[in-house]
This record gives sequence, C-alpha cells and structure tokens, in this order.
Amino acid sequence: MIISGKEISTKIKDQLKEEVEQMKNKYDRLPKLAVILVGENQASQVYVRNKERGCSYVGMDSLKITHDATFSEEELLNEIKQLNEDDTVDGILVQLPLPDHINEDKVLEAIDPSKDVDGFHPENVAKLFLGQKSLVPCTPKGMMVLLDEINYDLTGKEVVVVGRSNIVGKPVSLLCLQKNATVTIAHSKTKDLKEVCQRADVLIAAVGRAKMINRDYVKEGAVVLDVGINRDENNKLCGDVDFEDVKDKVYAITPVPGGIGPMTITMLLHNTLEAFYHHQGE
Ligand SMILES: Nc1nc(=O)c2c([nH]1)NC[C@@H]1CN(c3ccc(C(=O)N[C@@H](CCC(=O)O)C(=O)O)cc3)C=[N+]21
Repeated sequence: MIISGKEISTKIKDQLKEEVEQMKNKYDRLPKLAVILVGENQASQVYVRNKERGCSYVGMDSLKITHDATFSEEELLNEIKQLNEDDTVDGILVQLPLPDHINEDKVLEAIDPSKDVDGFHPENVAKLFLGQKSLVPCTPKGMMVLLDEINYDLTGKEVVVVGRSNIVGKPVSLLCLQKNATVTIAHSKTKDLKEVCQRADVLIAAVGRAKMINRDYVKEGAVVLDVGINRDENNKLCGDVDFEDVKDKVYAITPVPGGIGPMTITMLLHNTLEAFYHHQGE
C-alpha cells in the first residue's frame, strides 16, 4: 500500500476549512498564522509558500514576513515580541534554518508557548516529554495521523526511528512510546544499523541521506515512513528510502513527494486552529 499523504492531507484540510468557517461565524475573527523567513534559502522559500497556500485553502489568515540575511538577532527578537503581544495572531513560525549569526535556541524560546505552532519551545517540548497536552511538532504529528488513517495500532510493535533530531526523531519516538510501541532510536553512530532496522514493524527514516534505506534494511510486511527530502543524482526530489527498491516488500510506505511533506503543512494548520481555540478560552 502506498500511503498518499497528499490525499489524506486534502481530506483533513477540507475538515479544517469547515471548522474555520464555523469559527468565523462564532467569534467574528479568523485564526491567523505569522511566518517569518530570514535569508534566501531556496527550499525555505518553497515551504513558506506552501504554508501560505495551506492557510488560504482552509480560509485562515496568514502573515508572511521576510527579511534579508543581514536581519539581526535583536531585530528578530523584537519582532517576535510584537507578534506575541498581537491578539490577532494565533501562531508564530520562524522558518529554520536561520542564518549563522542568529541563535536558534534564543529565537525559539522567545515565542509565546501558546503561539508556538511548531512545538519547538522548551515548555512544549517538556509537556510532550511528560505526556501533557501541548502543541506537538508538525512532522511527528503528521506521521501519527497517517498511522491512524491506515488503522495501524502501535501497541506492542517494534518501531525503529533512524535519526535523533529535535524536530523529528526525538518527538516521534515519544509519540510512538505513548502509543505503547517498543521504540529504538538509531543514528549515525548506531552499530549494525541494518540489523536494527530489520527488526522494525514500523521504520521511520529521518536521516537526510538520499535513498539510504534499501530493501536490505526492511522487514517483509513493515510500515515505512519516509521523512527525507533530498535530491537524487538527477536532481529529482527523493526520500531517505529507496522507494522503488523496497515498495514490493512492505505493507505500507509513504512516497516522496506526496507523503509526509503535505501532512506536515496540514498539521501546522491544525496546530494554528488549536492555538486559536486556546486563545478564545476554549
Ligand atoms: N520552523 C520550521 N518549521 C518547519 O516545519 C520546517 C522548517 N522550519 N524548516 C524546514 C522543514 C521542512 N518542512 C517541510 C514542509 C513541507 C514540505 C512539503 O510540502 N513537501 C512536498 C514537496 C515540496 C517540494 O516540492 O519541495 C512533498 O513532500 O510532497 C516539505 C518540508 C518544514 N520544515
């Protein structure tokens, strides 16, 4: 089975669109997402455009703020402060990566946790760790929704996450643990990575290396979620998984593009609506 994140995300966006319409009638205001982009990173510009498109699809307001790469850390912190105080803004997202002269941790900590739709603020990270209600990072949340969509129960299953980043590997591991899976976090220093991956009922690839995961890493009948966004030798978009090589060995797999990527954007919209409800006292 090929899991179409694209189709599932369209279905969810259509539901969100209806909810937004109701909110507009009920509160006489729309949820609003502010996206800040510093510098000219090509990929970031594509993602930010997709985020704006997503907002307009579901009928939310969005505010795109762009600065050139010389924008200072102090200016950025001031801008975030103003957006924190702006009652019409529900979500604030600062596109990563930031230029080298800006301290990412400092920036993420400056965002009001109730507007932190990325779920990257230490307060939200701590809540996720503790299993308390919080804004959950979009990519991991999207993966859990996809598993739900195919009615996959993680209880007792072996999950292997390859990659230990703060934005994907670590949070998705916690979410799988919450769903009663047995979770292994593997990474570049893991011994016998292939053998570790072969144990997985659910293999989550978030390494950032084009087509690294081939059929030798995959157990027959496994579910494979591919978080990678890379360019192959022909400059074509591809995942961390060699899709063609593994597709007939798996029970289900997400393609790149059209898999996890669209779900990430949709979960961002979902988080923005959640933040909106919170700000309305619900
Ligand atoms: N503060 C912050 N929050 C993020 O959520 C964040 C970020 N910074 N920096 C970069 C990564 C990456 N990311 C993606 C979002 C959508 C697609 C997406 O829509 N992908 C399409 C293809 C897009 C294309 O054509 O390149 C797909 O997979 O079908 C991909 C990647 C969000 N990120």
